[in-house]
Amino acid sequence: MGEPSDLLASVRELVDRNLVLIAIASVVYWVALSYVKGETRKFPNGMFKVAGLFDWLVVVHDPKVIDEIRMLPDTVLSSYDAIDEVCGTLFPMLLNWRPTLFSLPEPSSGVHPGKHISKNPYHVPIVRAQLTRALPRLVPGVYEEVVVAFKDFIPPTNDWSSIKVLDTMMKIVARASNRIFVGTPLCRDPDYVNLNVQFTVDVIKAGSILRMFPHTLRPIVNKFISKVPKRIEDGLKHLVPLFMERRKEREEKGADYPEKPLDLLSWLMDEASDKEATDWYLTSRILTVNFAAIHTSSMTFTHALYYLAAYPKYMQPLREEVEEVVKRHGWSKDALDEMHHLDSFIKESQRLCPLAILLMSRILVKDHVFSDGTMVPKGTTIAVATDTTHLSDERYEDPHTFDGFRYVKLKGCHNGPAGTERKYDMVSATIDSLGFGLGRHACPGRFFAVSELKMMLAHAVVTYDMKMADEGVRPEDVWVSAACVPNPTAQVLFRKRA
Ligand code: HEM
Repeated sequence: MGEPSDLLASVRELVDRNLVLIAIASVVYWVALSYVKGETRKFPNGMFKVAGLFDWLVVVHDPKVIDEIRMLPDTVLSSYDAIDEVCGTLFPMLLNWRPTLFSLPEPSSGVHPGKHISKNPYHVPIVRAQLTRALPRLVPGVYEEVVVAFKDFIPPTNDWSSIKVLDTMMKIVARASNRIFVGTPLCRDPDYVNLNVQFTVDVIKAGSILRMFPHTLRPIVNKFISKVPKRIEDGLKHLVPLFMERRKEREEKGADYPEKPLDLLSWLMDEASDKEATDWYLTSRILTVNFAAIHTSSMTFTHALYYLAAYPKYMQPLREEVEEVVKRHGWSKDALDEMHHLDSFIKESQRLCPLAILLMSRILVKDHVFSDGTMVPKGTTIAVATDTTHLSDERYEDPHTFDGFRYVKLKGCHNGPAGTERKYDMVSATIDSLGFGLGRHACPGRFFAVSELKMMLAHAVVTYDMKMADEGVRPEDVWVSAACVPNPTAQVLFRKRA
């Protein structure tokens, strides 16, 4: 018999290579998904439940009930319990951690490492308030990063080159986002970029497999499958030198020293106390914000780019808008705010291709009777089906057709009080646009995300000619469980703008 570590390594490899379990799960979810799509039509206003492997999911799609979810407090509907369950974060991050060379997590504060994110989500107000407020000052740096990253990954050449967009956009988004999370030079380190892209994949992979097992077996299964603790160790190697540098500056010059970097790490260090200020906790927090930011933004961007490369008629008006606005404002937040056609184009793509057909997962903390009379018991997971409002012909004319400038037209026809037309902006989370969720847990990073995506698309349209390798055909989306993934193998052709 081989060493236990050999056994562990071969089980990991088996799981990694492929994934009989994930295949089974995908089939089950695919069936469930088709069912969800069918049921939303069959029960236009009611809730219904679909079966997973080990639990049931209650799907909500009545706009009145969705609005109720928006308003219900966390004492009735828990978003964090749902995240813990869906991603299995508790188990991948907690139960398989090994001592590292760096600071060790100790569960003595009453909150286990792994649960510290959901029990103390102090990064959420930082992202929502500090990051959003700082955007006008952050945009020039992010723009610089976007330009350099595009040049590195898609060099503008005279001949057409074929690019696998989703993979490439993950790296560009990781660099642009980490420019304001941890700054240069770390945001450009290929190993750090790769780590952040992979961290999300590993959490989701481990979480998907764990969900197929009863709670009691999950810690054991997790020992064999999770790569998350290793990723956190890799994160520590990259981030600890930066933490030490920043701590030294703070000690020598005070917490608000004049040249203190304007980035997420500074804000986290300002707010974190006790254990949260130690290496392991800060590292897991930065990886968690990357988890929330990178795949979401790169999937959203790739969906939009596929529409643009397949429907070239949009290219010229977008170029004209970008060039006219940048001439007046430079590459600034003001300029991005005035790119209405670009905003509409990405929002329309998100309407048809949101991250998932089911968003806003919540677990009921207590029994609750919704306004439609349905009693949903404590412990049930509920989620909102986006397609009922996104594809409603009462809300949108010709809802199944991509109309890149739909929201510009809607703004033009709007005759409500001044300012209310802003509901058609991409950052607005409304019942008609659920892509960022709704209410108290609506994505706090959406203000940054929209600026980043607009910057990327604006830069792409003025720098490159683009077309689908298969001209005029938008590649089919791939459904993984409820997620709407832009085709991961499709190639877009790029060349320097003629
Ligand atoms: C286009 C890109 C993005 C999309 C489509 C997106 C979408 C979402 C959605 C659907 C939710 C859940 C909302 C709910 O349950 O009601 C969410 C939550 C969240 N997002 Fe985003 N997101 C994006 C980018 C970002 C970025 C760039 C950041 C960070 C800078 C971020 C940080 C977060 C955080 C921290 C949460 C949890 C909020 C909470 O628990 O209250 N997201 N996002």
